Amino acid sequence: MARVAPVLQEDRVELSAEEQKQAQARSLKLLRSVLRPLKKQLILTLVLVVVSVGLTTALPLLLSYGIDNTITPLMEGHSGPVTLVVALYFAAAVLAGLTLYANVVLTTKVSQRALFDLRKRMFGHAQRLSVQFHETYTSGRVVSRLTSDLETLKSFLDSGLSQLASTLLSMVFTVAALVLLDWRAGVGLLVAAVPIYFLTRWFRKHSALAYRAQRVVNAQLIGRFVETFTGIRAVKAFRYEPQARSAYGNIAEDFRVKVMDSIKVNGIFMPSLTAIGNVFLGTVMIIGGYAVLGGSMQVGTLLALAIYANRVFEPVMALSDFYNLFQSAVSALEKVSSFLEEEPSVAEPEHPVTREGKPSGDVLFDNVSFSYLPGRPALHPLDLHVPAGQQVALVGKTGAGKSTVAKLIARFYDVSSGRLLLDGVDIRDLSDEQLRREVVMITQEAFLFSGSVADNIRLARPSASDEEVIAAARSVGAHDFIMNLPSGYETNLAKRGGRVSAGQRQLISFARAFLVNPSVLILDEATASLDIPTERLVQRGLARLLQGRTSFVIAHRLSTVLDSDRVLVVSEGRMIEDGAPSALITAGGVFAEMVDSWNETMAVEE
Ligand SMILES: Nc1ncnc2c1ncn2[C@@H]1O[C@H](COP(=O)(O)OP(=O)(O)OP(=O)(O)O)[C@@H](O)[C@H]1O
Repeated sequence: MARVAPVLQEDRVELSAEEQKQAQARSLKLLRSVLRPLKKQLILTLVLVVVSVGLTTALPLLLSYGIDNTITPLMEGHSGPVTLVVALYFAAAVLAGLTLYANVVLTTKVSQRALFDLRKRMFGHAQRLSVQFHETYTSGRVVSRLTSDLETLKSFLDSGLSQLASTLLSMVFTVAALVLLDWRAGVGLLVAAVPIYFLTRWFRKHSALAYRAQRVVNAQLIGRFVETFTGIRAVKAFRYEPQARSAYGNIAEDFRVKVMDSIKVNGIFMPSLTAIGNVFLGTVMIIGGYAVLGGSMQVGTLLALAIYANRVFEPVMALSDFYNLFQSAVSALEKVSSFLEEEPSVAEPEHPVTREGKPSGDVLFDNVSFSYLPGRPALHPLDLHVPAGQQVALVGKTGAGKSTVAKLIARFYDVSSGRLLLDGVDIRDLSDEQLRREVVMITQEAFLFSGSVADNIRLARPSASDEEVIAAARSVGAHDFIMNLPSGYETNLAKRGGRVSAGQRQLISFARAFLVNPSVLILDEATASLDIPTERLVQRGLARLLQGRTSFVIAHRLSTVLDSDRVLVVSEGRMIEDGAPSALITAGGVFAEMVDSWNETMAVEE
């Protein structure tokens, strides 16, 4: 069977046997890789578990021995045996406590180390994945992977692993002690094991399904939450609150039902197990009581039997509890591992071409075509040569393919066929570092990160000096407004007073690009209209930024288009017109019509 793309499995509750196998193998591989460096500590925790459980199990035996064998000598005036047993009892109890403590501390250390590693790996990986991945995998799901799934793994690693070991061991030790004390208890256990076996099987099946369903809905819940609040402006602007609330409410209700389902499964399982345990304990007490009366068993032995009989089913309960945790951890691990296995669709070359000298910015589309989805071309075979330093305006209706051209040059996506050359080198052969130095894309949103204005300008060149940052800001005309901010370049953009306007954001992002000094610049011109002075400032900043570089501007303003050296009109994934703006206007084609309607709109606005 074909390998299922890992993250595509996420939303499904039931997987085929083959898919389950793949998911398990992936999860185990990840777990092993995370725990391998911690092998020594893990072995030590196991040793501690064995000691602590062994001692805890030995306590009732000591008690029974003390009652049956030291009271008579004590009545005869020999206090030695009883003192020895009591001393041993306390020593064992204290040691059991100490080893348990050491175990908890060590396990927590191990789990925190493992999570630290995993957290870093996931963040790094999320960044390594291509734009394509992030365009389809919502940010809410990434958040869910990095938060709730890791949290589940934390609980599992913190308590689950050593709990599993100690529970299993305590079961084995307790059963052994019971059988050792009285073989009939062993027979009773065998009888009780039959209903417990069926009950546990039933529980495992239903609880696994319920937990998987719960986690799927949980991810949807987080996803919806993040989506709503990432788009809070649109939500408010379009009074989408009621629908958003009801959509969130529906998922929350679904989540409640799924949680109830798993609680119901627990609700049947736990009491049934307790009932079986109580029947077993009662039987042991009746048979043991008669044996004591008949003189074939001593009181101390009966006491120890009762303690063990009371304890013997505890591990089954703990294991089932653990099973729930285990289930969540397994499904979290499946998701995390599938996320980590996702390969970037745009991969860095293994042997990047290194180029000497300053790149000039010559761009060549050599029979390039591209589709986002198979069979639905977004760009038909295109041959296009843009010589170094040329300023190109991309125009066309919405959905025509302008951004697609831009994203290909920035290598957010790889071409489906053909080649895209930058100064004669296929951009797939350039290292990411080199490509990002040579080609910069500025998007409409002009995203600013929390931190100071200077940090934001320095983003792509952290080593840039203050002078260089200021020079870049001056070049694009951002210096004056930055100096007017409360703390100038050190103003924190995440704090009050650090709020900047849309035009100012753009100027900061221009300065950021200026500092990188790329040979090719791609710009999705912002559509938001600014007030006239800011608009002029932005236009001037843009002109200075574009000077001497090859540029592709997805132009929304007529002035930008008319200032360009060349206009490319895109329509349904094809270049239908190509030429200097004046030539295209004279030729009277699609572009000429666009300019007419642009002029008309402006006339209306005026
Ligand atoms: N991530 C994607 N997955 C699938 N199809 C896509 C994706 N991005 C864009 N498309 C499709 O590719 C075609 C070209 O889109 P593109 O974004 O390049 O248009 P555009 O000319 O930039 O439009 P606009 O001016 O509205 O931004 C459209 O039909 C669009 O639906």
